[in-house]
Amino acid sequence: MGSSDMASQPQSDSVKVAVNVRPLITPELVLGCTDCVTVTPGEPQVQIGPHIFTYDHVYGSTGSSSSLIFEQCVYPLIDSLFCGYNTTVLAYGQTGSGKTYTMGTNYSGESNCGGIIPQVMETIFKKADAMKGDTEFLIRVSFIEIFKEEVFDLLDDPGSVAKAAAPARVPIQIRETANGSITLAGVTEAEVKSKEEMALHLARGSLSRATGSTNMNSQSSRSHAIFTISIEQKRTSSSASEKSTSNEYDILSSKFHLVDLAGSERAKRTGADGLRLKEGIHINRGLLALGNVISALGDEKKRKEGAFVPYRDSKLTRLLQDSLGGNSKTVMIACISPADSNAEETINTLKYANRARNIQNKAVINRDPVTAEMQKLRSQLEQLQSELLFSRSGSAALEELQVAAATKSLST
Ligand SMILES: Nc1ncnc2c1ncn2[C@@H]1O[C@H](COP(=O)(O)OP(=O)(O)OP(=O)(O)O)[C@@H](O)[C@H]1O
Repeated sequence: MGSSDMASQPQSDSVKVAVNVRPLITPELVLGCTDCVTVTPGEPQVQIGPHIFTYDHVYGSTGSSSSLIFEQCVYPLIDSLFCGYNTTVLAYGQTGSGKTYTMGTNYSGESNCGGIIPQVMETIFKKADAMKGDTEFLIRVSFIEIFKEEVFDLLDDPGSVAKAAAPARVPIQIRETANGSITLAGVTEAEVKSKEEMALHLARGSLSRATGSTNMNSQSSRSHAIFTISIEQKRTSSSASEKSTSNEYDILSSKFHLVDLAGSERAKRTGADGLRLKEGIHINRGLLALGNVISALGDEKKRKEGAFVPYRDSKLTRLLQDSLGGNSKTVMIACISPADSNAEETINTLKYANRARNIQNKAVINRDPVTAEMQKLRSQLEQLQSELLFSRSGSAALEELQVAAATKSLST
């Protein structure tokens, strides 16, 4: 999505991929499913049948505890966010594999469910508080869903009108700016001053998100959801030592996209018909487009040949253009079920996740274009001043030498 003018050199960074294996859940146990996924002890490696895959991290089962996902995968992204980089966490996997659970998208604010989003919110406000002595912050959130190939604003509240009586929602248009960044026309960007306020927007948006019951998940997300936290930071310190640093007028604008995708599904297994079936077709179409983008970006041969990346094939891939192969530091969390009945889908998820590790992003610090220009002019001015000083001291030294030589010749 949108990025400001870029003043610094891009950092080439591969997409980090973690796998989260959830435990067998009651419906699977009732059906007598067995665990078919093995995690190699002490290694970020997953084995399923004859297939072995290696990732940056593996959580759950006999891998690291899932409670470490935040600390190891997400906390470093928050550090980058405060340095001015765009960041993304993307949860991917088949329906019922634990994406919403892992992301904490359904966090209601009552208790900390340990999901990623609640911890991100808490950490951002802790960090901003610690820096408020010399930095001003403007923090905003937006929350959108892609439902049946249309983008909807989940924070565009129709008021107290009951859902059934509410007017039909109007989709948001995707726009591309002159520098190629993607924006959403008229999306609500709510300013928030506390973690609680932010959590309220998340809870309100989650309630509006399209969910439905299928045979595979009683609370299945029927849309792709993107919760975005935007941070604008401006240094306010006026102490003499700070004044001399070149960053004193910096305004950094960075975005954290937290993406909870709808899961891939098979109509036969979800038992979907009618509306649910149509939703499932749209979900799978968006995920297929995402798979093609990952494939084009993650296949080294295709990348070297400069293969076309089909971002425009779906709204999902257009909105994730920066997160995959663009201006963002990105972590993908592939969620899998260990049940033998899901083995085929699990192998598919693991294959995609493995390919995503080869994606190279180009993250840059996002500076406000005016301040970035000002900073460039200031450093040019400083360079010219030092050149001028140097040439002055050079001619003064020459004069001194001439005087010294003249004095010497006079004295001999
Ligand atoms: N790590 C976990 N520990 C215990 N239960 C879990 C875990 N992860 C997921 N679950 C349970 O599994 C079920 C499905 O999880 P969830 O709704 O997060 O899946 P999903 O991938 O978001 O599915 P969909 O794509 O259909 O929305 C839920 O009942 C959830 O509570």
